[in-house]
Amino acid sequence: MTSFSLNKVLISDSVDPSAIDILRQRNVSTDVKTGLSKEQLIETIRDYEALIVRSATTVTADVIKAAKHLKVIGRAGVGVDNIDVDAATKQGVIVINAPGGNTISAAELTCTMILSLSRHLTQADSVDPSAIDILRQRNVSTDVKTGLSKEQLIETIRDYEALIVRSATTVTADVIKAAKHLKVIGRAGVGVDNIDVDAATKQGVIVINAPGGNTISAAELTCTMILSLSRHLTQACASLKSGVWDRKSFSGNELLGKTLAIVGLGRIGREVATRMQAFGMKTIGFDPLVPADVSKTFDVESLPLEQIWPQADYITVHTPLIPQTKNLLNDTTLGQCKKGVRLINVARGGIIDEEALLRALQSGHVGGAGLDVYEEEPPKRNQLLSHPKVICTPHLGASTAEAQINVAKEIALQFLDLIDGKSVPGIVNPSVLKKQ
Ligand SMILES: O=C(O)[C@H](O)COP(=O)(O)O
Repeated sequence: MTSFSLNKVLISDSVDPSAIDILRQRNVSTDVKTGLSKEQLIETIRDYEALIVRSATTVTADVIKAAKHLKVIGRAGVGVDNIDVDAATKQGVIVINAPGGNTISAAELTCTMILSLSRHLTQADSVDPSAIDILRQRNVSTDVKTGLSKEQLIETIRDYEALIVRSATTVTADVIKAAKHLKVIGRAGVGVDNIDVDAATKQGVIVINAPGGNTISAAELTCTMILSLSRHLTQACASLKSGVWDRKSFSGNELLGKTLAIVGLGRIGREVATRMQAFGMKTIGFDPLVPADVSKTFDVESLPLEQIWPQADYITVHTPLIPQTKNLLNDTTLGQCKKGVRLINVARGGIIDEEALLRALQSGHVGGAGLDVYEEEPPKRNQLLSHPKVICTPHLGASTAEAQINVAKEIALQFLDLIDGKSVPGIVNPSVLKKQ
């Protein structure tokens, strides 16, 4: 292999400073001149022996011809379609690229796109028709009435023995009191915080949920958020759609080697862990109900919360909203986190204190947040949602075709099991059955 000396290198695109450091440490004089027009590049290149570019600089035959001293063109990246390699070859100029350096970033962005494309809104608060089919096949008369006001629900519910809801219908004590014939409320989903379970229990009404049906969808949306935060996907997309070609502002970080903290290691937390491990993330976590030897089986290192905060690059929460988890991420705990930490909440609004989050985003301590759920839904804190480092979706964790079929079937089949006197896995208030 021929060896040669290089005395003057021009870098004409924004290339990481580590290239300059390496060259300067070997006393190679290196200048950075970005944003040159073709004419300026032709003028500038005359004195240089080497040129380093990314894809923004087009190295045409004219440029190469003008570069009388040029020995090598280095492409800090893979594609050399912006370099006239034939012209370089004819002039004896070597062209080299960096074939492996951005493999992980490109692969991760592809996965981010795949995940982002998979998440569109299905119909809000409507339950998949498979539930109706299952019930009607057993001659259970089933009506669908969505979008009812509280008063309309109170009026309507009087005649019914069972009610199926998602999270948009709030089943208050008034509603339950009015429902004289009500025997069972089915939540086609997991969280029952929109149902007054105490009032239901007092009135002998069974509440059941569909604990497993939307696990994968919630986990996948969490992964979508993590990936989108790492690559500024939604912001870059909005910027380009507005007509701006800005590559600099949206440079991201690889997930490989970063630490993901998962607070809540139930069904969803575990699925998130195994998926993000595939990206080479280290997974740590906390769940008072999951012992360390159990979390080890899915490669999550169990740690106390005070050790989690300073280690995590990303924190995702997968707990219910209960007194112990309300405002778990607050001014104090956020203050213990690494600068630039990114937070994801696809679980329940209120686990992250929204005001504290906004303050931490404004100060730059928190580097980004992916939010699907809010203290109040629809959310009123527009300052938080409109913060440039926040990506947000309107409670879409379970809004996939698959999850909706799963939860609808899970609820309808549990209704049939109740009719048949069988036990059901999703019963939220088992004490009601004991009374009967
Ligand atoms: O608790 C749940 O199951 C999720 O938050 C999904 O709620 P949804 O059924 O209203 O989409």
